[in-house]
Formats: sequence, C-alpha cells, structure tokens
Amino acid sequence: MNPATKPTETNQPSAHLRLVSDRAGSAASGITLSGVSKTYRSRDGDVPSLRPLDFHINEGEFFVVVGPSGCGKSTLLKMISGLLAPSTGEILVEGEPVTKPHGNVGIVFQNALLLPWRNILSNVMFPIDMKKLPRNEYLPRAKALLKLVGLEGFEKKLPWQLSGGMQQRASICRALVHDPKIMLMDEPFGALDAMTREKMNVELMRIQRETGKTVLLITHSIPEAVFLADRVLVMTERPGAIAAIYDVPLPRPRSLDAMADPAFTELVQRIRKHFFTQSALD
Ligand SMILES: Nc1ncnc2c1ncn2[C@@H]1O[C@H](COP(=O)(O)OP(=O)(O)OP(=O)(O)O)[C@@H](O)[C@H]1O
Repeated sequence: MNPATKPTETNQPSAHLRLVSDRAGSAASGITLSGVSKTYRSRDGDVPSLRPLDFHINEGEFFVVVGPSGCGKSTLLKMISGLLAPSTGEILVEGEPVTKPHGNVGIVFQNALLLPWRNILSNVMFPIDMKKLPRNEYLPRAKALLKLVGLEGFEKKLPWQLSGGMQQRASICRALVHDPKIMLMDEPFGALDAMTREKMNVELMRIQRETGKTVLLITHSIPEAVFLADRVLVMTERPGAIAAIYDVPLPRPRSLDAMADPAFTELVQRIRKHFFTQSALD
C-alpha cells in the first residue's frame, strides 16, 4: 500500500474514537468537533444518528465526508452550521463554540434552491438582504463571484433561464457572497448529469484555491471525494462513526487526468472496501 494512502486512524464501529490526526491544527481556526453526537428524539422513540465524533478540519482545507445513506452526514453538516444542536459534545468554528446559526458558513445544498422570482444577481445577493448588510458594499463582490464561476452576462436572467449546472454555480456564489470562512456543501452536485458534475468539480476546486475557503463537502461518490479532497472522512453505517480518515496523495492543482493516477485508483479502491457489503455508494 502506498504509505500516503494509509488511514490516519481507524476504529471499530462500536468504539468512541478520539482521533489524533497528523494534520491536527489549532482549534482557534477551522472546525473542531469534540465528542459530538446526535440522537433525534421522536414520538416513535430515539433515533441514534451519530456516535461521538472527534476531528479537526484545518483552515483552508478541502475536507470530504463519504458514508452510506442515513449515516448522519447531513446531520453533521446541520450541526456545524448551527441549525441543529448536538446531543453531546462541542463544535468550534474559528475557535467559537457553535450555539446557533452563525455567519461564518455558507451552505450549498443538492438543489440550487434559487428563488424563482429573483434574477440571478438578486438571488446571489439574498443573504446580504437577509442579514441587512450594506448592498452597495457587497454588489461588486456578487458580480465578481458570478464572473469567477463563468456567469458574467447572466445577472439579469431568471433561474429557469439557466441550466442546472449554471444554477448550482449561482448557488455557490450565494454561499460565498457574505465572505464566510467556511463552505458547507451537502451533495452539491448530486442532481447533475455526470459530465456537468465533473466540470463542476474542477470549477469548485478552482474557486476553493482562489478564495482559500475551508470546504466541508458531503458526497455519495467515492471518486468525487478522492478527486476533490485533501482528506476524506469515511463514515460507518448509522449511527455514524468515523471508520477512517485518509490523506489524498494527489498534487494540486488537479485536472481530470488525476483520476488516471494509480494513487487515485488505489485510494478509491481502499475506501470502497469499507462498503463492500453495502450497496449505498457508487
Ligand atoms: N428530524 C429527524 N427526526 C428523527 N430522525 C431523523 C431526523 N432527521 C434525520 N433523522 C434520522 O437520522 C439519520 C441520519 O440522517 P441524515 O439525513 O443525517 O443522514 P445522511 O447520511 O445525510 O443520509 P443521506 O445520505 O441519505 O442523505 C437517518 O436515519 C434519519 O432517518
């Protein structure tokens, strides 16, 4: 095995893992989870969704989470954004405990969720209007972001006049417009066709390089995870725990040719082995 593709640490599904990553950074920056778990309380009983998780995502890192359906990936993302409270543990974003929705994150969902009556520029400006930030200050930034993702000239169009991939690019701009330190992306390209999805992957890596954002992305696609990530966190079935965290040994910048690299194939296979008995992943 290529030593660079060794998992940082693995655990048995039942064990509470205190993961000591060799890339562990300071809790004053990035995202830090300490003993974070989630059990949903419902009328039908408790639904344990995440076992206690401990890990750190470094500032400026591209961190990707893969795991079977229902293992708690979206729950994890909602807790980091402050939309959902953990049952146990603490989350720090940029050194600050997360106790409520906060402005340090931009979120991109599977569907672009643009407002159909607002034009593209106005959709990108939506968080600015919601947060009552000065429009004049952020308008040039919104336009610059649209240019960065190749949507210059489409500012006045309505969402239905754009393709799915273009709409998703606009939603990435919307997530970035208030200049959050962190981008949280929940299956952002799951609804796109395979070719558009590949283009969007390349595009997203370019945006991340140019903006230096910390990205936490969730995907069901192992090749997509390895292609995009600095590190890939592999989750077990629900209630989700950390099965392993892998460093991706591919140099940057990456083009689609990286998928032909033996190190890429090796790591994809290694991660796939975690799900051998499962059919939930690509
Ligand atoms: N509000 C809720 N009340 C009760 N159970 C919930 C609630 N939200 C999620 N769950 C349960 O928690 C588990 C984790 O859900 P979550 O959506 O985080 O998984 P996921 O890994 O993102 O799934 P998928 O990959 O299919 O999107 C699932 O079993 C789900 O049924």
